[in-house]
Amino acid sequence: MALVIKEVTKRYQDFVAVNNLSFKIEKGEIFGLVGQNGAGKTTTFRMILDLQETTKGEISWNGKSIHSIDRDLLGYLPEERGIFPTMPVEDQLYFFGELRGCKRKDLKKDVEYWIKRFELEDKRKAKAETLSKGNQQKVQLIASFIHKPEFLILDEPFSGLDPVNKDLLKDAILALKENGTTILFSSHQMENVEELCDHLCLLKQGVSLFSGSLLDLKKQYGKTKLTIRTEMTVAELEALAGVKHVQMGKEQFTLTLEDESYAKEIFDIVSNGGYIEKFSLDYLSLDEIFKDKVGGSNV
Ligand SMILES: Nc1ncnc2c1ncn2[C@@H]1O[C@H](COP(=O)(O)OP(=O)(O)OP(=O)(O)O)[C@@H](O)[C@H]1O
Repeated sequence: MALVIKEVTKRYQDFVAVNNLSFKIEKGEIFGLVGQNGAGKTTTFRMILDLQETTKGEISWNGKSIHSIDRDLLGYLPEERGIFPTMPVEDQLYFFGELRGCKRKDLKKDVEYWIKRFELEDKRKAKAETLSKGNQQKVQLIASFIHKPEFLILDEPFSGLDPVNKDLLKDAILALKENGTTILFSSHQMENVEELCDHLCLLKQGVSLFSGSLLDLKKQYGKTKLTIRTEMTVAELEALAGVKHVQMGKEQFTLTLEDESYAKEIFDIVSNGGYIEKFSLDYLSLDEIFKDKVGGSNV
Protein backbone atom coordinates (compact mmCIF):
# COMPACT_ATOMS: atom_id res chain seq x y z
CA MET A 1 0.00 0.00 0.00
CA ALA A 2 1.27 3.48 -0.84
CA LEU A 3 -0.86 5.60 1.48
CA VAL A 4 -2.32 4.26 4.71
CA ILE A 5 -4.64 6.35 6.86
CA LYS A 6 -5.20 4.56 10.12
CA GLU A 7 -7.84 5.57 12.64
CA VAL A 8 -7.28 9.26 12.11
CA THR A 9 -9.25 11.83 14.09
CA LYS A 10 -9.08 15.61 13.88
CA ARG A 11 -10.68 17.64 16.61
CA TYR A 12 -11.04 21.42 16.76
CA GLN A 13 -11.84 22.12 20.41
CA ASP A 14 -15.15 20.27 20.88
CA PHE A 15 -15.82 19.78 17.19
CA VAL A 16 -14.76 16.53 15.53
CA ALA A 17 -14.01 17.31 11.85
CA VAL A 18 -12.64 13.84 11.02
CA ASN A 19 -13.64 10.87 13.12
CA ASN A 20 -11.61 7.66 13.25
CA LEU A 21 -11.01 7.62 9.51
CA SER A 22 -9.20 4.73 7.83
CA PHE A 23 -8.52 4.03 4.18
CA LYS A 24 -5.70 2.78 1.97
CA ILE A 25 -4.51 3.74 -1.48
CA GLU A 26 -2.40 1.51 -3.67
CA LYS A 27 0.47 2.85 -5.72
CA GLY A 28 -0.66 4.14 -9.11
CA GLU A 29 -4.31 4.26 -8.12
CA ILE A 30 -6.79 7.09 -8.58
CA PHE A 31 -8.75 7.36 -5.34
CA GLY A 32 -11.80 9.59 -4.79
CA LEU A 33 -12.70 11.26 -1.53
CA VAL A 34 -16.36 12.12 -1.73
CA GLY A 35 -18.44 14.15 0.68
CA GLN A 36 -20.68 17.14 1.07
CA ASN A 37 -19.48 20.57 2.15
CA GLY A 38 -17.85 20.31 5.53
CA ALA A 39 -17.48 16.51 5.38
CA GLY A 40 -13.78 16.75 6.25
CA LYS A 41 -12.10 16.30 2.87
CA THR A 42 -9.79 19.31 3.01
CA THR A 43 -8.94 18.58 6.64
CA THR A 44 -7.97 15.04 5.62
CA PHE A 45 -5.79 16.35 2.79
CA ARG A 46 -4.08 18.82 5.08
CA MET A 47 -3.27 16.06 7.56
CA ILE A 48 -1.87 13.83 4.80
CA LEU A 49 0.28 16.74 3.65
CA ASP A 50 1.41 17.31 7.23
CA LEU A 51 0.10 20.87 7.09
CA GLN A 52 -2.08 20.06 10.07
CA GLU A 53 -1.52 17.65 12.93
CA THR A 54 -3.79 14.72 13.55
CA THR A 55 -5.45 14.61 16.96
CA LYS A 56 -5.17 10.83 16.86
CA GLY A 57 -4.12 8.15 14.39
CA GLU A 58 -1.36 7.57 11.88
CA ILE A 59 -0.68 8.38 8.26
CA SER A 60 2.08 6.71 6.29
CA TRP A 61 3.42 6.84 2.75
CA ASN A 62 5.21 3.70 1.50
CA GLY A 63 5.54 2.50 5.07
CA LYS A 64 7.12 5.73 6.38
CA SER A 65 5.39 8.21 8.64
CA ILE A 66 4.11 11.16 6.65
CA HIS A 67 6.17 13.44 8.96
CA SER A 68 9.45 12.01 7.69
CA ILE A 69 9.02 11.89 3.92
CA ASP A 70 10.61 14.15 1.32
CA ARG A 71 8.03 16.93 0.65
CA ASP A 72 8.91 16.96 -3.04
CA LEU A 73 7.34 13.52 -3.42
CA LEU A 74 4.00 15.25 -2.94
CA GLY A 75 1.96 17.55 -5.15
CA TYR A 76 -1.06 19.53 -4.03
CA LEU A 77 -3.77 21.55 -5.70
CA PRO A 78 -5.45 23.33 -2.79
CA GLU A 79 -9.08 24.29 -2.72
CA GLU A 80 -8.16 27.96 -2.52
CA ARG A 81 -7.25 28.94 -6.02
CA GLY A 82 -4.35 31.27 -6.38
CA ILE A 83 -1.28 31.87 -8.47
CA PHE A 84 1.00 34.89 -8.73
CA PRO A 85 -1.23 37.43 -10.48
CA THR A 86 1.41 39.36 -12.38
CA MET A 87 3.70 36.49 -13.33
CA PRO A 88 3.36 35.16 -16.89
CA VAL A 89 1.97 31.63 -17.23
CA GLU A 90 5.16 30.03 -18.49
CA ASP A 91 7.36 31.68 -15.82
CA GLN A 92 4.90 30.54 -13.19
CA LEU A 93 5.33 26.90 -14.17
CA TYR A 94 9.13 27.16 -14.17
CA PHE A 95 8.99 28.92 -10.82
CA PHE A 96 6.97 26.16 -9.14
CA GLY A 97 9.09 23.43 -10.72
CA GLU A 98 12.31 25.05 -9.51
CA LEU A 99 10.79 25.60 -6.08
CA ARG A 100 10.33 21.82 -5.92
CA GLY A 101 13.95 21.12 -6.76
CA CYS A 102 13.86 20.73 -10.55
CA LYS A 103 16.37 22.35 -12.89
CA ARG A 104 15.00 24.81 -15.44
CA LYS A 105 16.47 22.93 -18.40
CA ASP A 106 14.91 19.67 -17.20
CA LEU A 107 11.51 21.34 -16.86
CA LYS A 108 11.34 22.68 -20.41
CA LYS A 109 9.98 19.53 -22.07
CA ASP A 110 7.23 19.08 -19.48
CA VAL A 111 6.28 22.77 -19.38
CA GLU A 112 5.89 22.73 -23.16
CA TYR A 113 3.99 19.44 -23.07
CA TRP A 114 1.44 20.55 -20.47
CA ILE A 115 0.97 24.05 -21.91
CA LYS A 116 0.04 22.39 -25.18
CA ARG A 117 -2.05 19.67 -23.61
CA PHE A 118 -4.10 22.18 -21.63
CA GLU A 119 -4.50 24.46 -24.66
CA LEU A 120 -2.66 27.38 -23.09
CA GLU A 121 -0.20 28.02 -25.94
CA ASP A 122 -1.52 31.48 -26.76
CA LYS A 123 -1.50 32.39 -23.06
CA ARG A 124 2.06 31.41 -22.22
CA LYS A 125 3.30 35.01 -22.01
CA ALA A 126 0.11 36.38 -20.45
CA LYS A 127 0.01 37.52 -16.84
CA ALA A 128 -1.99 35.06 -14.79
CA GLU A 129 -4.45 37.74 -13.62
CA THR A 130 -5.55 38.34 -17.22
CA LEU A 131 -6.61 34.71 -17.66
CA SER A 132 -10.14 33.41 -17.17
CA LYS A 133 -10.84 31.57 -13.91
CA GLY A 134 -10.77 28.19 -15.63
CA ASN A 135 -7.47 28.93 -17.35
CA GLN A 136 -5.93 30.12 -14.07
CA GLN A 137 -7.06 26.86 -12.55
CA LYS A 138 -5.35 24.91 -15.31
CA VAL A 139 -2.10 26.80 -14.68
CA GLN A 140 -2.31 26.10 -10.96
CA LEU A 141 -3.06 22.48 -11.68
CA ILE A 142 -0.01 22.05 -13.92
CA ALA A 143 2.07 23.83 -11.25
CA SER A 144 0.92 21.21 -8.71
CA PHE A 145 2.50 18.33 -10.64
CA ILE A 146 5.20 19.88 -12.86
CA HIS A 147 7.86 18.42 -10.52
CA LYS A 148 6.49 14.89 -11.16
CA PRO A 149 5.38 14.01 -7.62
CA GLU A 150 4.81 10.37 -6.68
CA PHE A 151 1.61 11.32 -4.93
CA LEU A 152 -0.73 14.04 -6.11
CA ILE A 153 -3.62 15.47 -4.08
CA LEU A 154 -6.23 17.50 -5.92
CA ASP A 155 -8.88 19.33 -3.91
CA GLU A 156 -11.98 19.81 -6.08
CA PRO A 157 -9.98 19.98 -9.32
CA PHE A 158 -13.08 19.93 -11.52
CA SER A 159 -14.98 22.78 -9.92
CA GLY A 160 -15.32 25.78 -12.20
CA LEU A 161 -14.16 24.01 -15.37
CA ASP A 162 -16.33 23.85 -18.48
CA PRO A 163 -17.08 20.42 -20.02
CA VAL A 164 -14.23 20.64 -22.55
CA ASN A 165 -11.69 21.52 -19.86
CA LYS A 166 -13.12 18.86 -17.57
CA ASP A 167 -12.34 16.30 -20.24
CA LEU A 168 -8.81 17.71 -20.65
CA LEU A 169 -8.34 17.32 -16.91
CA LYS A 170 -9.73 13.78 -16.86
CA ASP A 171 -7.37 12.76 -19.66
CA ALA A 172 -4.46 14.40 -17.85
CA ILE A 173 -5.27 12.57 -14.62
CA LEU A 174 -5.37 9.27 -16.51
CA ALA A 175 -2.05 10.09 -18.22
CA LEU A 176 -0.44 10.84 -14.83
CA LYS A 177 -1.76 7.52 -13.53
CA GLU A 178 -0.25 5.76 -16.58
CA ASN A 179 3.08 7.23 -15.54
CA GLY A 180 2.71 5.73 -12.10
CA THR A 181 1.47 8.76 -10.12
CA THR A 182 -0.83 7.94 -7.23
CA ILE A 183 -3.71 10.40 -7.20
CA LEU A 184 -6.19 11.35 -4.50
CA PHE A 185 -8.88 13.84 -5.38
CA SER A 186 -12.05 15.20 -3.89
CA SER A 187 -15.22 16.00 -5.74
CA HIS A 188 -18.86 16.79 -5.21
CA GLN A 189 -19.47 15.77 -8.79
CA MET A 190 -20.08 12.07 -8.71
CA GLU A 191 -19.77 11.48 -12.44
CA ASN A 192 -16.10 12.52 -12.28
CA VAL A 193 -15.43 10.11 -9.43
CA GLU A 194 -17.36 7.36 -11.17
CA GLU A 195 -15.41 7.78 -14.39
CA LEU A 196 -11.94 8.01 -12.88
CA CYS A 197 -11.78 6.03 -9.65
CA ASP A 198 -11.63 2.35 -8.95
CA HIS A 199 -11.58 3.05 -5.23
CA LEU A 200 -13.15 5.69 -3.07
CA CYS A 201 -14.14 6.79 0.39
CA LEU A 202 -17.52 8.33 1.18
CA LEU A 203 -17.34 10.82 4.02
CA LYS A 204 -20.23 12.19 6.02
CA GLN A 205 -19.55 14.68 8.79
CA GLY A 206 -16.07 13.31 9.24
CA VAL A 207 -17.14 9.66 9.35
CA SER A 208 -16.39 7.16 6.59
CA LEU A 209 -19.58 5.54 5.31
CA PHE A 210 -17.65 3.35 2.90
CA SER A 211 -14.13 2.88 1.70
CA GLY A 212 -13.08 0.38 -0.90
CA SER A 213 -13.75 -0.46 -4.52
CA LEU A 214 -16.49 1.27 -6.48
CA LEU A 215 -17.70 -2.06 -7.79
CA ASP A 216 -18.00 -3.48 -4.26
CA LEU A 217 -20.02 -0.42 -3.29
CA LYS A 218 -22.29 -0.91 -6.27
CA LYS A 219 -22.68 -4.60 -5.47
CA GLN A 220 -24.01 -3.67 -2.01
CA TYR A 221 -27.07 -2.36 -3.82
CA GLY A 222 -27.07 -4.85 -6.70
CA LYS A 223 -28.54 -4.20 -10.13
CA THR A 224 -31.75 -2.69 -8.85
CA LYS A 225 -32.26 0.14 -11.31
CA LEU A 226 -34.57 -0.85 -14.12
CA THR A 227 -35.23 1.48 -17.03
CA ILE A 228 -38.13 0.57 -19.26
CA ARG A 229 -40.26 2.06 -22.02
CA THR A 230 -43.81 0.85 -21.74
CA GLU A 231 -47.45 1.87 -22.18
CA MET A 232 -48.14 0.86 -18.57
CA THR A 233 -49.04 3.53 -16.02
CA VAL A 234 -47.11 4.50 -12.89
CA ALA A 235 -49.80 2.89 -10.73
CA GLU A 236 -49.58 -0.38 -12.66
CA LEU A 237 -45.82 -0.43 -12.40
CA GLU A 238 -45.90 0.39 -8.69
CA ALA A 239 -48.21 -2.58 -8.15
CA LEU A 240 -45.68 -5.08 -9.58
CA ALA A 241 -43.93 -7.42 -7.15
CA GLY A 242 -40.50 -6.20 -6.05
CA VAL A 243 -40.96 -2.57 -7.15
CA LYS A 244 -40.00 -0.08 -4.45
CA HIS A 245 -40.31 3.13 -6.40
CA VAL A 246 -41.24 4.36 -9.87
CA GLN A 247 -39.96 7.55 -11.41
CA MET A 248 -41.47 8.85 -14.60
CA GLY A 249 -38.94 10.31 -17.02
CA LYS A 250 -39.12 11.51 -20.57
CA GLU A 251 -40.57 8.59 -22.56
CA GLN A 252 -39.37 6.08 -20.00
CA PHE A 253 -39.72 4.92 -16.42
CA THR A 254 -37.01 4.19 -13.90
CA LEU A 255 -37.98 1.56 -11.38
CA THR A 256 -36.12 0.86 -8.18
CA LEU A 257 -36.35 -2.83 -7.34
CA GLU A 258 -36.07 -4.49 -3.96
CA ASP A 259 -33.76 -7.03 -5.55
CA GLU A 260 -32.52 -7.76 -9.07
CA SER A 261 -34.18 -11.19 -8.98
CA TYR A 262 -37.56 -9.52 -9.62
CA ALA A 263 -36.45 -8.27 -13.04
CA LYS A 264 -37.27 -11.44 -14.97
CA GLU A 265 -40.84 -11.56 -13.75
CA ILE A 266 -41.28 -7.86 -14.52
CA PHE A 267 -39.87 -8.41 -18.01
CA ASP A 268 -42.43 -11.14 -18.68
CA ILE A 269 -45.29 -8.89 -17.56
CA VAL A 270 -44.13 -5.74 -19.33
CA SER A 271 -43.21 -7.43 -22.62
CA ASN A 272 -46.24 -9.74 -22.45
CA GLY A 273 -44.60 -12.17 -24.83
CA GLY A 274 -43.94 -9.45 -27.41
CA TYR A 275 -41.41 -6.81 -28.39
CA ILE A 276 -40.15 -4.20 -25.93
CA GLU A 277 -38.14 -1.16 -27.01
CA LYS A 278 -36.25 -0.64 -23.80
CA PHE A 279 -35.56 -2.81 -20.78
CA SER A 280 -32.29 -2.25 -19.03
CA LEU A 281 -31.16 -3.42 -15.60
CA ASP A 282 -28.20 -1.55 -14.08
CA TYR A 283 -26.26 -0.80 -10.95
CA LEU A 284 -27.22 2.46 -9.28
CA SER A 285 -25.09 5.44 -10.21
CA LEU A 286 -22.63 6.68 -7.61
CA ASP A 287 -24.75 9.80 -7.29
CA GLU A 288 -27.80 7.72 -6.34
CA ILE A 289 -25.78 5.62 -3.91
CA PHE A 290 -24.25 8.72 -2.35
CA LYS A 291 -27.66 10.35 -1.86
CA ASP A 292 -28.94 7.17 -0.25
CA LYS A 293 -25.95 6.74 2.03
CA VAL A 294 -25.80 10.38 3.03
CA GLY A 295 -29.38 11.45 3.11
CA GLY A 296 -31.66 8.48 2.66
CA SER A 297 -33.64 8.42 -0.58
CA ASN A 298 -35.85 6.12 -2.56
CA VAL A 299 -33.13 3.76 -3.70
N1 LIG B 1 -9.43 25.58 11.73
C1 LIG B 1 -10.66 25.13 11.97
N2 LIG B 1 -11.27 25.38 13.16
C2 LIG B 1 -12.51 24.91 13.43
N3 LIG B 1 -13.24 24.16 12.57
C3 LIG B 1 -12.68 23.90 11.38
C4 LIG B 1 -11.37 24.36 11.02
N4 LIG B 1 -11.09 23.88 9.77
C5 LIG B 1 -12.17 23.19 9.36
N5 LIG B 1 -13.13 23.18 10.32
C6 LIG B 1 -14.43 22.52 10.24
O1 LIG B 1 -14.22 21.15 9.95
C7 LIG B 1 -15.25 20.67 9.08
C8 LIG B 1 -14.61 20.01 7.88
O2 LIG B 1 -14.06 21.03 7.05
P1 LIG B 1 -13.34 20.69 5.67
O3 LIG B 1 -12.84 21.99 5.11
O4 LIG B 1 -12.37 19.61 5.88
O5 LIG B 1 -14.55 20.13 4.80
P2 LIG B 1 -14.64 19.76 3.27
O6 LIG B 1 -15.19 18.38 3.18
O7 LIG B 1 -13.34 20.01 2.60
O8 LIG B 1 -15.74 20.78 2.76
P3 LIG B 1 -15.89 21.59 1.37
O9 LIG B 1 -16.35 20.61 0.37
O10 LIG B 1 -16.91 22.61 1.70
O11 LIG B 1 -14.55 22.16 1.06
C9 LIG B 1 -16.14 21.85 8.75
O12 LIG B 1 -17.30 21.80 9.56
C10 LIG B 1 -15.27 23.05 9.10
O13 LIG B 1 -16.06 24.13 9.51
